[in-house]
Order: sequence, then C-alpha cells, then structure tokens
Amino acid sequence: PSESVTIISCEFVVILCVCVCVCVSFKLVIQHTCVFNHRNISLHRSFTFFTFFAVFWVTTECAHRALLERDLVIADLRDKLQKKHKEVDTLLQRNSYLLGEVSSSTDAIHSLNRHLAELEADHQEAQEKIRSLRASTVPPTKVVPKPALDSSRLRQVSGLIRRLNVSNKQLQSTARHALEDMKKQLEQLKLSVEKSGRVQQEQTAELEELRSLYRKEAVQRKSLYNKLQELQGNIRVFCRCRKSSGSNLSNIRHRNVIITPYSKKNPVFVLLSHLRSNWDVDEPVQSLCVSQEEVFTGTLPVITSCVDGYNVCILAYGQTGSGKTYTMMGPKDDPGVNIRSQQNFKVYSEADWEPVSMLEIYNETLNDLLTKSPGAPLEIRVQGKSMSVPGLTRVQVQTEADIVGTMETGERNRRTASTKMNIQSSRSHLLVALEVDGVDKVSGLTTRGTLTLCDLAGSERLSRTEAEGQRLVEAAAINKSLTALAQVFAALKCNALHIPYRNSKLTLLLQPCLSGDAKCCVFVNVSPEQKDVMETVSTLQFGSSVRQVSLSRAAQNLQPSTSRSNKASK
Ligand SMILES: Nc1ncnc2c1ncn2[C@@H]1O[C@H](COP(=O)(O)OP(=O)(O)OP(=O)(O)O)[C@@H](O)[C@H]1O
Repeated sequence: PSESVTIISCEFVVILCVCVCVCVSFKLVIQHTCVFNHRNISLHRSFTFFTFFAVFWVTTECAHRALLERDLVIADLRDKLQKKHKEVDTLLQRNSYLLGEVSSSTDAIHSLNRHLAELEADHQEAQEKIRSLRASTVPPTKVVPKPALDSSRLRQVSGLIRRLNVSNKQLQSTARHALEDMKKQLEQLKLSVEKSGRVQQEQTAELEELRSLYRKEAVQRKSLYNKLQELQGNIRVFCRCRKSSGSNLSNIRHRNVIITPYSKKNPVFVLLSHLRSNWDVDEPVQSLCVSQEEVFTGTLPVITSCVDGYNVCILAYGQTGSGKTYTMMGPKDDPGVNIRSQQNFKVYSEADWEPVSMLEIYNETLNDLLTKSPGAPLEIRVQGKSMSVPGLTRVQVQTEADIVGTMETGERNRRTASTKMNIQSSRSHLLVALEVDGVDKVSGLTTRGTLTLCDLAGSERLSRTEAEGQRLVEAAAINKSLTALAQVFAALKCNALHIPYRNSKLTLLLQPCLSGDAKCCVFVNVSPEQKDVMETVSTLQFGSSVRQVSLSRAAQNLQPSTSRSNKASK
C-alpha cells in the first residue's frame, strides 16, 4: 500500500510540475509578446488567470483522484488485514491443536521412557540373573598368578567356557519351560476357578430350588398333619390311671385295673375283675407308669394346633382324688400340662400370647384367681358364639419363672379343702386361658388360637365322701355342673339340635371349645383302687361317650398379616 501511495504522489507531483512549466512557458511567451507589443495586457491577465485556474483544477483533480485511490488502497488493505486475522486465528487453533499433540506425545514419550526404564531394569535384572547363574555354575575363581600362556590350558579353558555356555543355554531353556509350565498351570487354575464359580452358582440355584421345594413340602406336611388330626378326630380321649400309694406296675393286677397299650388286635380296655367290660380310649394310652412328660407329649400335637390358629381345649375329668390336678398342674418339680404347654410355646415355637387369665367356677360363681383385690363375682358376656368375662385379670408372662409364679398364684387362690377322699380336694373348676398368635413363615399369614386348660373338680358320691355343710353344697354344685357337661357331650354325640350349654356356667364358658370348630382333648383320670371301681366305671363310660362325639372340621382363625408385633413362628 505504501508503494501505491508513493506512485500516486509522484504522478501528482509530475502532473503539477508539467502544468506549472506549461503555464510558466505560456506566461513567458505572452509576457514577451506583451512587452514587445505593449498592446494586449488584458489578454495577458486573462491568460494568467486561466493558467492559474487550470493549474488549480488539475491540482485539485489530481488530489481528488489520489484520495480516491488511497481509499481503494485502504479498503484493499482492510480486506487483506481481515484475511490475515483469519489466517492468524486458524494458525492459533492449529497451534493449540499442535500443543495438545505435543503434550500427548510428551506423555507418550514419558510412558515410553518409563517402559524403556522398566525394560532396562528387567534387562539389568536378567543380566544379573545370568551373571548369578554363571557364578553359580562357575566356581569362584581364585586370583592366581597369571600362568604363562599355555595352549593346552587355553583350549581347556575355552572348552570349559563352551560347556558353561551350553549349560547356561540349557538353564535358560529350562527356566523358559518352567515359566511356560507355570503359565499353563495358571491358565488351568483360572479355568478351574471359573468352573468352581459356575458350580457354586449352580449349587446356589439348586439350594434355592430346594428351599422352595422345602417350603412347598412344609405347607403340604402341615395340611396333611392337620388332616391326620381331623381323621383321628377333633375330640381325643386319653385315660390316665393314678399311681396307687404303695403300688407298682407288677401288682396292678391285684388292684383289678389293667390298661393295655392300644393296637387293633388288642384294644384298650380296663378290666375290672367283676365287670369285665371294655372301654375305648385313644392312644397314647397312659398307664400307671406314664410320666408327666409322656402325658404332655401325647397331647402336644393338639396343643401345637393352637399356633396354627385352632381353638384348643384340654379337659381333665375324673372322680375326686384320681389325679386331675396332678395331671394339669402337677407338683413343682414335675409340672403338668398347664405349665409345660406354656413353656412349649415360649421356648420351642417362640409363640407370642396374650396375657394369661385364670378363673375358678365355685358354686356357680366366677372368681378371678389372679386379681390382687378380690371383689364381686364376675359375669359371662355372651357375644354370638364367643364368650368373654369382663373384668378378668390378665397377667403378662415373660419368662418361665413368670409362668410358674402365675400358675402358683392362681393355684393358691383356688378353693381347696380336705375331704374324706382327698386331703387337698379341689372344690372348683379351674380354667386357664391364653390366646396364642402365630405367623406362618411360608404363607406369611398370622393366626390366633385359644388354648383353654380346664381342671375340673372331681365327681364325688356323697355317700362315700360323707360331706356335710359347705362341703355338701360344693359337692352338689360340682356334680350338677359335671352332669351338665355330660349332657352337653351326650347331645353332641347324637347331634341334637339343641345343645344345653346354658345349663351351667362351666358348659357356657366351654361352649366355644365344644361347639364344633375346635380341637378338644379329654383326660379321663381313674383310680387304680378296688374301692373306686364304680367311679372308675362311670368315668370310663364318660370318656367312651365323649370319644363318640364327632366335632365338625376344626376351623383355623387366620388374620391379616403383620397386625401384631413379635409374632410367633412355627
Ligand atoms: N400319676 C400320679 N403319680 C403320683 N401321684 C399322683 C398321680 N396322680 C395323682 N397323684 C396324687 O394323688 C393325690 C390326688 O391327686 P389330685 O389332687 O391331683 O386329684 P384330683 O383328681 O385333682 O382330686 P380333686 O378332684 O379332689 O381335686 C395327690 O396327692 C397326687 O399327688
């Protein structure tokens, strides 16, 4: 651009000079003409003016043209400048790209350097190893004075070196082979690890399958178990003979009562020497030598049904002094069904039950046995088929000591008196009730069953007990309610339309347990004594008639899940 400006300026100067020269020459000519002619001064003046005007016009035109050309040059320069800017931008971008390339190449170079260093280190190590191998193969040479050059010795040495080289190569190939072997072993190990992983997965799947099968099996087993119980009958009768004082198993025949184990060929019977009658009772037969533990084990399947949501009732029936209280409550060191069943729920099935309640029916009045402030007798509230006793104390039991303590408190508060037949005869019916909640881990359903444990007062013949006064009143009330119970069973036996539950408070309270959808277990307790034969016969007749009662299919009380915390599991 500066060149073109210079050219324009030069053009301008040349034109200007030419103009000036032309004008000056014309002027000189004219002046000369005028000086010599002295005639045309006005022409001279106008010519001068014209000349100056022409010079001015030319000058201005040239200046204008120069300016226009300069503008063009400037525009051209601007274009060029923009192009250059663009080029600079491109170059900057390329520069940054190249810088990136340089940094990545630097990194690559660094890593290559590192790799090289590693390789060198490996190489060094390998060299070291070779050296050490050579050293191990070649015994350390002692610095010996240089012998005179001996060609045979030199040959020997060169042969030794050759051998050493050969052994070195052998060692290297051995090391290579060992390395390859190790690689192969590693591959095999990897394969075996993968294989064992696959086997483990298969085993896990198999285990899961087995678990689901087990769950199905458990459901089936449970339903079959309940069906078996239904087939066996929802009322089961067990006979237990009290241990006679001074008697043992061998002299039982002298006592005229024999209870033999059940089998189809040899049914259970009680042989009384003068009656020779048979009475049918369920297995397991409880003979003289049966322990409390065995008695409980016999009833355990029925009691366990409670956790499955069934209402279960255990009754002990028999003449006074035949061992009902012993069977149900038992002595401290050998507890009966009451305590063992609660312990079973707590320990084995981890069942969760409502607080325990205990009441006695004494002379047709209901007394709370666990209350700390005895008040007026309680009343039964009937709501459809369910019975409740408002105001009855419920005690929460947590430990085994609580269970035993609660049972002992109730037992202490129960009315007992000494009679001619039993030193400590129960004068009332005892009812222990607990509601057991369970949760089926397979189906997730929660269940609620009620367990009623009933120790009935003993039936007594007034002629034998020779009861008088209060004992007589008690005996009459006991016999009346036991008769009502027998009537209920008789009505149930012949499927009567009306079952006389309301004939006594005992049968009214037991109605939910005897009204068809519950499971019932009756102990008929008998005495081994000859003098009690008539009562034994009567008790066995009761048991036999109870056994002929067929309650309808027991109903399970299922509840929506997770309604209660700490559910029992079975
Ligand atoms: N199987 C047995 N083994 C040892 N002793 C027994 C057995 N059964 C009962 N007894 C004893 O017989 C006596 C009377 O038993 P228990 O009080 O249990 O009779 P009961 O049927 O409850 O009488 P009641 O109806 O008058 O209350 C008690 O001293 C008891 O210890």
